Formats: sequence, C-alpha cells, structure tokens
Amino acid sequence: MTFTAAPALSGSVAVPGDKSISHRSLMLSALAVGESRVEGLLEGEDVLATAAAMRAMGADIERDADGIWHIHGVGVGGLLQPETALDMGNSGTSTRLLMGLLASHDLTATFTGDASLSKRPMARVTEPLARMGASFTTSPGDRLPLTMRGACPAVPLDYRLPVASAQVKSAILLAGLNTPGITRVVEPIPTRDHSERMLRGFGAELDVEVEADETRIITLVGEAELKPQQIVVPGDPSSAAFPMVAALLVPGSQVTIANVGLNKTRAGLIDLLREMGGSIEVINPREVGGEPVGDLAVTASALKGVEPDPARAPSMIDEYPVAFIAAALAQGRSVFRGLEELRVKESDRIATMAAGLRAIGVTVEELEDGIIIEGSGGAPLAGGGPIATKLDHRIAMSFAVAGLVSRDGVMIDDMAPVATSFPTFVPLLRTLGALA
Ligand SMILES: O=C(O)C1=C[C@@H](OP(=O)(O)O)[C@@H](O)[C@H](O)C1
Ligand SMILES: C=C(OP(=O)(O)O)C(=O)O
Repeated sequence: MTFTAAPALSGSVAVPGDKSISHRSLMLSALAVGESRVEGLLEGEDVLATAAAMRAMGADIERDADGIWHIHGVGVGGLLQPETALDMGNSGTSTRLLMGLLASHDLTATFTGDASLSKRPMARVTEPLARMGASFTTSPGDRLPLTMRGACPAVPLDYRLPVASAQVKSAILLAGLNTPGITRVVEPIPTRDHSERMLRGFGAELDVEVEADETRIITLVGEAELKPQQIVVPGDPSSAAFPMVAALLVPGSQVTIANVGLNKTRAGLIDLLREMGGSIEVINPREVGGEPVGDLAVTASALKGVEPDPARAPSMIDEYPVAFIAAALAQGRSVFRGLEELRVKESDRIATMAAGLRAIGVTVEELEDGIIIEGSGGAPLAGGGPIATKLDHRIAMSFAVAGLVSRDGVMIDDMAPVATSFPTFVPLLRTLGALA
C-alpha cells in the first residue's frame, strides 16, 4: 500500500483499547472466580492470541453483540493443562506474561510464535522463572518454540530487574500470584505500571514503595484470591501516537483524539513532542478504570530537533519509530540514545527505521544504542520504498505517517502486521481525510 501527501487532517477520532491493559484484563479475569466484564478491549491479533490461550487453559471467554467481553475465571492456580501448543503469534507481551502466569501452575505448556517472535530473547523471563522452580526446554538462544514445566508450589523470588521491562516485571508478579510467600521485584527505572494497578484492583495484596532515587520496590503476597471486575479499557496511547504525529506534521491539521490513556509511565511521547514545539492540548482530563485519560487536541506545528534523555525511554518505548518520523521533519538534528531495547522488539527497530528513513531520502546515522536524524525543517520527504516492515506493525504505521508528508509517496511492503495492535488504523486515517 502507498501513502501519499495528504491535505490538512481534521476531525475527531478514537483509537482502540490499550494493548497492555487488554492482555492483563483477560489474564487476571481468567484467574478470578466469577464473571468479569471488559469494555473497550482491543480486538487486535495480539490480544486475541492471549484470549485463545486463556480459553485453552479453562477460562470461558465470550464477546457479546455490544462488544462487551465476559470472562468466567478458574481461580488462581486453577488453570488447566493446554492440549496443544499455545500460538502467541507476533505478541511478546502474551508470551512473556503467560510464561510467568503458568510458571507456578502444575502444567506443561509449549509456546510458539511467528518468524518475528521466534527471534526475540526469552532468557530475560526464563532465568528468573527458573529460580522460582519452573524448567524450560528452549530453541537455541533461549528462543521460541519453547516448552515450560511449571512448579507447584513455586518458590518466591526477590528480584532486581536487570533490564527496564514491564514484561519481565509482570511475568514475575504473575508467577508470584500462585506462589506461597512474598514475591518482590525491585525496579530501578520505572516502567508501565498497569500490572501493579490491576493486580490491586482485582484484590491482590500488592505494595509499591518508591525510594528517593525513583527505585520502585514491589511486593506481592502470594496465594492471592482475585475477585471479578468490571473493566473499562482506555484508548491506547501507543496507537494514538500515529494520528498525533500525523496531525503535527501535515500542514494546517487540527485533530482531536478522544479517550487516550495518559498514565505517566506511558506518556513520554507527548512530553517529547511538546519539547519539539508540538501543540498538543489535553481536554477534559478524567479517570477511566483506574487510569488517567483525556482527549488530545493536536494542531499542526513546526518542530525542532531534540536530544531526549535516555531515562525517559520506558515511558515511550513503543513510540520511538514514529518519533523518528517527527524528527525527520523537524528543524535541525535529533540525537536518540540509550535505546538498546529497540533492537529486540518485533524487528530491530533501530536498523529497520534507519534503512527505511534512508530509503525515503532522510540522512541518518545508526548508532549501537540509537540514531542521529537530520531533519528536513518541514520540507516534504522525498518518499519511495517499498519499506521493509519485517513483521513489525509500528514500522508499517510510522512509514505510513511519513508518506502523508512526502513528495512521491511512501510504499509499505506489508500492512498486515498493523492488525496486531491497531486494526482500524487505515480507516481512521481515512476519517481524518488523510487518504485519497
Ligand atoms: O508490558 C507490556 O504490556 C509491554 C511492555 C513493553 O515491552 P518490554 O517490557 O519488553 O519493554 C512494550 O514494548 C510492549 O509493547 C508492551
Ligand atoms: C513491542 C511491542 O509488543 P510486544 O512486545 O507485545 O510484541 C509493541 O507493541 O510495540
């Protein structure tokens, strides 16, 4: 598909539900006794992979005609042996969180995934979960396909995260749910805190202590009993990032994105774009389902280059690809560093973005831990392609946004991965008047 220069974008749109919260809604509801209801669940392939896995292990999960999901859980410790391998598709979050969840169950599970997921490192979860008693047979390099044998009872763990990862943190906490004693995770750099908020919301005894240097110490009392909940999932800020950057870049645009999650551990891109000179106003801030939410009014703006502090990386980790597109249109140079984690996402996002940006006429220098981008000062990018998306939804959507501000258009080799997190991406661009 080719995305071409767009006229000014206008209108009001809403993005689908938050992917992180959607995964956790299904997993925690499946462990509560009784019926939970989830409104606004992201119906993307990644979340549907989680739903299929929870069903395969005994949870009853149905969607009604109004789009509300009803989940009857089996209770903490009550998951059943799956009869076939769990196909995690493209989803790192499903894989790593479920490995944690199952690590303290008396069952054996095999995890498989697509070509992208099968390249991603799993030692970051198998290593701490093995310390809790689980055992693993992995493909070379601690990768999928892998088979896990859970331990019941598991041994509680006291673990300092060696990598800033909400997936690793969450895997350990989920394993701790069915483990006698206290599981403790020390997090030197804060990452998204949806697991902590939702575990508490479901009735687990979880405490978070924040030290003077921002280190967070999370303790969870094991053998928890979870109570069913009514959950409303806010719009995904990681999806909102694409129309937000598009509206800043396409001259004359004025767009409202409704119902966007604004949790501080996720809102780094808004801060960054504002520092670059972007006009983004939060309207009607409120709370939905225990999470801060607001509507974003975005007005096209001239942007300037930035050198963001690497410490903010976890708060916008999935938004860097589209932030690089914003930098490509800014006045001056942008220097992004401290982003090693981007190399182990659905694709190596530093290398994939560097190659794609070069292909559409942007001058970049790839660094081991980041990228230097020379901005066009608002002049349209040359365009071209086809861009190799490498089974990475965020690469596909980022270059689609670049196409809207290009001279010759940007061709994307494969838009299918977009269905993992943002199935309504193309229709939403159409609503804003971005597509011919
Ligand atoms: O916990 C989560 O829901 C997620 C955590 C992040 O991954 P890491 O923990 O690997 O950084 C993020 O990239 C992913 O899209 C979702
Ligand atoms: C990294 C991502 O997801 P996951 O790790 O769940 O595949 C993402 O959505 O950008």
